[in-house]
Amino acid sequence: MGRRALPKLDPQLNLSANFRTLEELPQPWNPSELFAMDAPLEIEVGSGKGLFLQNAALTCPEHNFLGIEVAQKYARFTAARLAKRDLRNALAVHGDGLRLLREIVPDNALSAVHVYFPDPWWKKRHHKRRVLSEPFLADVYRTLGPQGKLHFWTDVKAYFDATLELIAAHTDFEGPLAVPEKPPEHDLDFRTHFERRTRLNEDPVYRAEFIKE
Ligand SMILES: C[S@@+](CC[C@H](N)C(=O)[O-])C[C@H]1O[C@@H](n2cnc3c(N)ncnc32)[C@H](O)[C@@H]1O
Repeated sequence: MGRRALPKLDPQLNLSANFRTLEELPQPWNPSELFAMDAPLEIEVGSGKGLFLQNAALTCPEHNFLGIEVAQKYARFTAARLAKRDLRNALAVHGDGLRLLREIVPDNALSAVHVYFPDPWWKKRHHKRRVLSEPFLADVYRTLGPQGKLHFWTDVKAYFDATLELIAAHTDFEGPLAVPEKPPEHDLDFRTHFERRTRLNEDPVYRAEFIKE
């Protein structure tokens, strides 16, 4: 992200309940080792500074949330904001979200996958670096349980349209279902930091939700 420097983390903060690397995740997969309670699991790929994880964990305490982020400093920053609030149903993981789904998460294990404002990789020759590719979407479909949801938001219309075409051509998802925009009730009442930035700039946000039948 082209972004401001992050504030320094409090070295006294204990991140042990809220931070793992991809390599530290249990194999074979066992989320009971990661969270305080067994609950439906939602994964966010590219969790950035963790606003979604924080808000989701607070407003939906009956679910567990795992955010995976390839930039270590963002993953640790997210873990710190979760630890400060003592959120035991949310975990920040440092690593590649594509590998997490491809190599670690088994079939039908998730209740939702969230991808918000993925890096657009504008040049055509770089499109293969996009997170939302055909193999990743196949893994999303495979790892979601029945009625599991994929949430995808972006500010890049061309990426949005191309992804909707991929989903229609290569998966059996029901959708896209429309997602209404809601007015924020306070300064951090946005799905993610990138949604906040886009909305404050008065640029459009494209949102879609898909359900595995
Ligand atoms: C444009 S930012 C959006 C962050 C956040 N979702 C938001 O909306 O504020 C995209 C994020 O995805 C992360 N990312 C890119 N590829 C990834 C991957 N394969 N696995 C995990 N994170 C990834 C980047 O490091 C970056 O933090």
